[in-house]
Amino acid sequence: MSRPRVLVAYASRHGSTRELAEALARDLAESPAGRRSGLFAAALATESHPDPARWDAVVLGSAVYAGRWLPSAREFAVGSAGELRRRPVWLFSSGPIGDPPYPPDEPQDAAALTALLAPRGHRVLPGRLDRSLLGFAERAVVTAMRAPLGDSRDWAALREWAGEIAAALVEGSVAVPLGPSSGP
Ligand SMILES: Cc1cc2nc3c(=O)[nH]c(=O)nc-3n(C[C@H](O)[C@H](O)[C@H](O)COP(=O)(O)O)c2cc1C
Repeated sequence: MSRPRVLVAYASRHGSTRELAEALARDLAESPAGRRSGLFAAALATESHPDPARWDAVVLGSAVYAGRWLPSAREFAVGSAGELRRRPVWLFSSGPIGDPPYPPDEPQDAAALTALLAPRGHRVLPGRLDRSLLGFAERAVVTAMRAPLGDSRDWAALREWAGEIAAALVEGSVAVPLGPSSGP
């Protein structure tokens, strides 16, 4: 795929997943395959209802709260499933903190979203839990669960993943599904 246009669609409550999505968009364009091909990527909030039909590939991710993706990301996935299934899609869930990562479980939505969108991959990316950004109820939950605090985001691993996605798109190692009107 030459000059691929990649949408990084994200849902974030306290900004950490937005920063991951913005870094991913930059890393996609600046990766070796991205530079070679003139890849263009942009990070847009799912709340702004981006149109996947305008993009060659989509990376879709959400912060995870109480085991679930945020509603706007789930609504985007379901509402745009038809368009998303016609192009290469990768998913990420951002949440766990610390080493070993807490919580260790896959988000509840991962299996259903994988079945719905047939993504090329799903990554669980470490997140950030900053007490000063949380509301009263969130603080109570975090305290009750004795959740670890801090910024566990792994920017080097993110860059590496971006390189893999860009290479897969540019070098065609990803099989792009054919639409109903394609074919001989
Ligand atoms: C009340 C609350 C519940 C959370 N539940 C989960 C969870 O079930 N699984 C998880 O991986 N992370 C959980 N987290 C951690 C967040 O997903 C993490 O802080 C994430 O980086 C926040 O992203 P955001 O800043 O984009 O909203 C929870 C955080 C809070 C405050």
